[in-house]
This record gives sequence, structure tokens and C-alpha cells, in this order.
Amino acid sequence: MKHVAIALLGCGTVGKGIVDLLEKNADLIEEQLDTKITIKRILIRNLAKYERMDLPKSIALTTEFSDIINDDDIEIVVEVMGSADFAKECIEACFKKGKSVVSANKDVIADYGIPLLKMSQEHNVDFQFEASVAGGIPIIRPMYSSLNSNRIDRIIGILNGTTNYILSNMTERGLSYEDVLQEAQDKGYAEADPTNDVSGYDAARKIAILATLGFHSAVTFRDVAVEGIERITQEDISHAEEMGYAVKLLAIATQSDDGISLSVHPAFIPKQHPLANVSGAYNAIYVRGNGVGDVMFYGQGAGAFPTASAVLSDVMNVILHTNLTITGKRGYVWHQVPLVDPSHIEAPYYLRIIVDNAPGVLSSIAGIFAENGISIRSLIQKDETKEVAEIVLLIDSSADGLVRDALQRMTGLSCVRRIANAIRVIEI
Ligand SMILES: NC(=O)C1=CN([C@@H]2O[C@H](COP(=O)(O)OP(=O)(O)OC[C@H]3O[C@@H](n4cnc5c(N)ncnc54)[C@H](OP(=O)(O)O)[C@@H]3O)[C@@H](O)[C@H]2O)C=CC1
Ligand SMILES: N[C@@H](CC=O)C(=O)O
Repeated sequence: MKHVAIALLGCGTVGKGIVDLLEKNADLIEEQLDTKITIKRILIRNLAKYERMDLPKSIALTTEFSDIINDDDIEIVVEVMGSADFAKECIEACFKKGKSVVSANKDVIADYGIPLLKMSQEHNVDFQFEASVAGGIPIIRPMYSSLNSNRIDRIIGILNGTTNYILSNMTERGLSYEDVLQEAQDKGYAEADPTNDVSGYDAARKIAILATLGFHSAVTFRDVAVEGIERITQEDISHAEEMGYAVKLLAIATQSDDGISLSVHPAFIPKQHPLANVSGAYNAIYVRGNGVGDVMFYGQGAGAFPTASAVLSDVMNVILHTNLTITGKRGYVWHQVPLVDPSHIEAPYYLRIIVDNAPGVLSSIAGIFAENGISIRSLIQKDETKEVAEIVLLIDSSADGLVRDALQRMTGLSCVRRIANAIRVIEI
């Protein structure tokens, strides 16, 4: 039997998951590859923390990347540290030394994916990153391989486990945003800085990676219009429930003759839609191709073992490529495609506006919508006190720019106390 030594950069939630899953499934993996995979070294920052951890004694822990890059036994390096710049430096150094890299790090791939893939090919090594989008769900390989006979025009996903866990637990258990965020952190779903999750940036990086592969287009996460879930309250969730919707953070990429549009935002989805029933840390992705039609991928988008499953399969793929002598030979094509201005994207909206409880307020608001050509589908006045009322509206499909302009003008009305929320309604 052959033997391949690998190293891990990082041993947090995902790194420890890889150590444990490799131990658990070693015989199955060895049998398929006729190769024994050994984790020889792991890079971390704080040695004392890991000496307390239950790691096999055969693994050498180090705080020096040079111990890994200069070890010629190590053929594959698995980067599971997070953040972009140091990870990128390490990955480039590995390529230069002829080491293939597997990464779960969407930050580095959304920022530097195309140059890193080019560099890996120049050095005849593999660069694989299945776990960077939607944890354990196989989606990267389908995008560049299983679906590559299709012209893909739409990708819609719940791509962040933390925010989906927060929104579904706020809905199902009536918990506060802060309490559920802490739970998601305790379960290892959240990023080291959970701002990336709740602000939508984690999902933005993932949809940029999928759009790059699926649309053969050179986009980055900076091309994504991003809104997070920070403003979603129990009020919005219960209004959604009453109206027959679930609230989800969606990542949407579409390609048309006008160009590519990329966005991440909370949305009301009809309860009967399959995406509305994706709960907890689960993720789901709809892809529409002009041959295959609609395909949906579903599974755990975060957590130690689901993510380790994707990472280890990538490691196995690298070994297979080495055995077949096709390492570093994957072909890619990227075009520069124009981006659609996000202010032109149309959708129906749910709006919650806090106003004075006074005569003439509703007609002032309706007047501004009418001036912007926006028609009101329904309007309910709720939670009325003597002084204040909450108005919940659904408006017909309208361009985002026109809706924002109308809401901005409303904040200038003395009877409008605040725009509590504006959330798109998805009718798919
Ligand atoms: N958690 C999840 O469910 C998923 C995570 N990912 C991605 O996988 C990667 C790892 O995530 P996760 O395991 O959750 O992160 P953790 O924060 O749990 O672990 C990070 C690990 O990397 C080490 N590390 C970080 N920076 C450095 C550095 N500069 N030098 C040396 N070691 C470093 C840390 O060491 P120390 O403790 O000593 O600081 C720690 O061992 C991220 O890119 C994340 O986005 C992808 C899919 C799912
Ligand atoms: N923090 C991420 C982890 C996986 O990518 C998430 O919550 O989805």
C-alpha cells in the first residue's frame, strides 16, 4: 500500500473534524485509494490550547509554517485556518514547493480563487475547495464538472448555516437574535468573527464562488449587493408567518442578456416552497441549467463532520489525480461579463413602517408610492396605540432603486417615525 503524508493549517472546528473523520473512516478510504493517508503536522498558533486536545500523539503540532513547507514528505496541505491574506501566502508557498492544496476557506477563494487556480496549474499541482461553499454539500464539483454541459442562468441558495440556524430558531422557538447567535457559535457553525455570517458577507463570498464557476465569469464578492439579517426582529418573523411566508437569508445569482446580477439579502419565501423548509444549520442550493432544468442540493452547510467530509473527499481526489497523473490539469474558462445595477433588480417588498397615529398619514405614504409608480398590494395597520401605529405593507414588484427612493422620501415626512424594515418577497 502507498502512503501519503498531509499537513493541516489550523485545527479548530474543521481541522479537528478532519482528524476524527480520517480516523473513523481510515479503512474505507485506504481501500478505495490503495493509499494510507497520515496527518504528519498541524500548524496552530497557541500550542498550550492543543496540548489539552485529544489529538493522536503521531501528529506533530507546530507554530511555524516553515516546518510544513520545508517537509518534503508532505504532498498535500489542507488549509482550514480562515481569513484571506496569510492563508493566500501559505497556499502560494505550497504551490511553489509542488504541494497540492485543499482549502475550506471561502474568504481566500472568493478574493483570490482565479489567480490561485492559475498558479496551481502553472506548478502542476491541484487546488481543491469543495468545503468552501455549503460545508458538506457537494456543490463545487457539480458546478465545474457534473453540470458543465449546461448554460446555467440561475443559482439561488441558503448558503450560511449560522444565519439559517438563527432565523429558524427565532421562528420555531421564539428566541431572541442574540441568544440564538450564541448557540450557533457554541455549535461551531459561526466564523471566528460572526459579523461575516450575520452581515451576509460569508454568503456573498460563497455565491461569488458559485457564480464564478457556474457562469464562467470573473466575479468577486465585491460584486455582490449585500444585506444581512441584523435588522430582522420577532415582529417581522411573525408578520411573515401570518402572511404565509418564512424569512430566509438568500444568495441569488442570475445571468441574462443584460449581464450578471449577484445579491444576498433576507427574503420572504412562500411556506410551501422547499427553501422555506430548510431549517437549522442546513443549506440548500437551486441551480437552473438549460439542459438539466432545476436541480436542488441540500445538506448540512456547517459543522465539524459535514465540512470534514468535503475536505477529505478533496484530499482523496488529489491522490486519485496523482495516481492518474492528471494533477493540476483541470481546464477553466472565464469571461468578463457586465454586472446588472442592483438598483434595477425588481421584486415585491414587505415593508414595516412606524408612524404617528394621526389622520392623513396613510394617504401621505400612498402618495409617495404612487409618485414612484409603486402599487400597494395590501396594507394593514397594526399595534396601534393612541400616538403610534405600525403599518405593514406588501407592494407589487418594483425596482429596488425606486423602493429605496420612496422610503428615503418617507423618512422626511413628519408623521413617519422610522422605516422598521424592507424585505424582498420571492415568488418562485
Ligand atoms: N466551521 C464550519 O462549519 C465551517 C468552516 N469553514 C471554513 O473553514 C475554515 C476553518 O474554520 P473553523 O475550523 O470553524 O475555524 P476555527 O476558528 O475553529 O479554527 C481555526 C484554526 O486555525 C488556526 N489558525 C488561525 N489563524 C492562524 C494563523 N495565522 N496561524 C496558525 N494557525 C492559525 C487556529 O489556531 P489557534 O486556535 O491556535 O488560533 C485554529 O486552530 C474557515 O476558513 C471557515 O470559513 C468552511 C465550512 C464550514
Ligand atoms: N460560518 C459558516 C460556516 C460554513 O461555511 C456558516 O455558518 O455557514
